Amino acid sequence: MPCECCHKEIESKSKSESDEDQLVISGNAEHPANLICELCRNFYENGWVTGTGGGISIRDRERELLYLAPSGVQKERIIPKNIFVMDFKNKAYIRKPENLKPSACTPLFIAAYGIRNAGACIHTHSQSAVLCTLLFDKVFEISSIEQIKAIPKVTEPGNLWYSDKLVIPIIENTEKEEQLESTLREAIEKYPGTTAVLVRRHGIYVWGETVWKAKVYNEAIDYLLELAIKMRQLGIPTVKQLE
Ligand SMILES: CSCCC(=O)C(=O)COP(=O)(O)O
Ligand SMILES: [Zn+2]
Repeated sequence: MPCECCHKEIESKSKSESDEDQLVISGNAEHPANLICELCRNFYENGWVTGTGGGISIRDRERELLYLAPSGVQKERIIPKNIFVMDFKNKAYIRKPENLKPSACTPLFIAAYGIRNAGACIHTHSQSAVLCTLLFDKVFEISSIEQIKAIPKVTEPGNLWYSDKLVIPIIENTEKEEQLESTLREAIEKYPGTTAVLVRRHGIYVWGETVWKAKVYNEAIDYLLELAIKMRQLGIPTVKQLE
């Protein structure tokens, strides 16, 4: 709409806005901005990102960009225009939607990208993840369950075998999400075979080489966390003794 007093100013603002919008507006369903919205709805339906908790970031390896969900908003209602975009090399924001803050998980996502060369990182407040951090001490462990075969070995190609033991480190929670960065980095370094880190009384971070791998790992791990709670309730050890 034309402005009577400052017509030019409004024209130039809307131009720069539309340039920035091009980074996140796409008809391609596989565009990271569209995927973040789709996956946040999926995670919400699973009860993993309710009440604004949790989030996701996706890396565009070709364009060397990071896409990040905004902070403190209902994650299932995010639209592409709400997505932040960061230059992967210098970590400067090249798209900052007005009136929104980037996810407080950003330094943790960056740790997974930097240390593990991840292509996407997911953070959920899954109740199974939280409960497992109350049932296990330093690490979550489970073995001899078929679903373990969906989890990568990480230190070598291929996935774990049915009878392999899945080990996920547990770090202590902090008052602010971003304060988790140093202990998350330590856990990733200490457990080179892990593709996830649990946060006590808080949730879980899961990453993968691509967004789809991260999604599958997150689903498989959540299945195993939920199963482990039920096994404990029934008095069944989560790690099977080898015969
Ligand atoms: C009730 S959410 C508290 C903050 C949190 O743990 C979280 O995962 C949300 O982070 P974001 O900044 O991405 O909204
Ligand atoms: Zn959180």
